[in-house]
Amino acid sequence: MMRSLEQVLADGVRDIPDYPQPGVVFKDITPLLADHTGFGQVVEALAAAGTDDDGRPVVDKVVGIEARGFILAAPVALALGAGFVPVRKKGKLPAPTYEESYALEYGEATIEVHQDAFAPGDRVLVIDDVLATGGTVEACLRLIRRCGAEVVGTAVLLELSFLPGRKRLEGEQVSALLTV
Ligand SMILES: O=P(O)(O)OC[C@H]1O[C@H](OP(=O)(O)OP(=O)(O)O)[C@H](O)[C@@H]1O
Ligand SMILES: Nc1ncnc2[nH]cnc12
Repeated sequence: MMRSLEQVLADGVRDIPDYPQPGVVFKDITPLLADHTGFGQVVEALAAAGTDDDGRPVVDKVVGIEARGFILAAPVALALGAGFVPVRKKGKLPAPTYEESYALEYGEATIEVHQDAFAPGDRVLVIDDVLATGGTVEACLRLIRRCGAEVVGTAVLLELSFLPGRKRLEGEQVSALLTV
């Protein structure tokens, strides 16, 4: 029998205390990724953020944020019949890029996108695994807009509600499959 999405997420996301540093509870999605029916259900649920009320795809590109975002965003792009665009950590993309820096729950980072990753006016769905402080998604939205593309929304597997991600992204369309 098919499990509910809620059950799939409960089965597949585990807490790793004090990783990568003391005081952080790391949400590990690797059990979910190893569960092929569950992974499929999650991809389908994330892809729904890129469709209209009749279930028709409304996006041209799906952005995945390195590294865990890639794993989810690539199958979502295929499910929506959209292109995939990688947003990568600084220094990994070969052609001219735009870059944005931001603070993380456990550090600091700079992300980049190719300047020619989007056609003008492309409609874009952003996918990531976890929304924590919101710094990563916020920087990613800035990158997409600098390229002249339109953000349709952001979908994440998991939102950490004890961190200010949603507040930081006020005014943006953000959906989460699970909020803890
Ligand atoms: O909402 P925020 O506070 O910005 O945090 C969320 C981000 O943090 C994690 O990425 P991380 O940089 O640890 O990289 P990884 O995917 O390469 O493991 C996670 O995958 C999100 O992208
Ligand atoms: N607590 C956490 N678990 C997994 N990924 C994260 N990204 C930022 N905070 C995280």
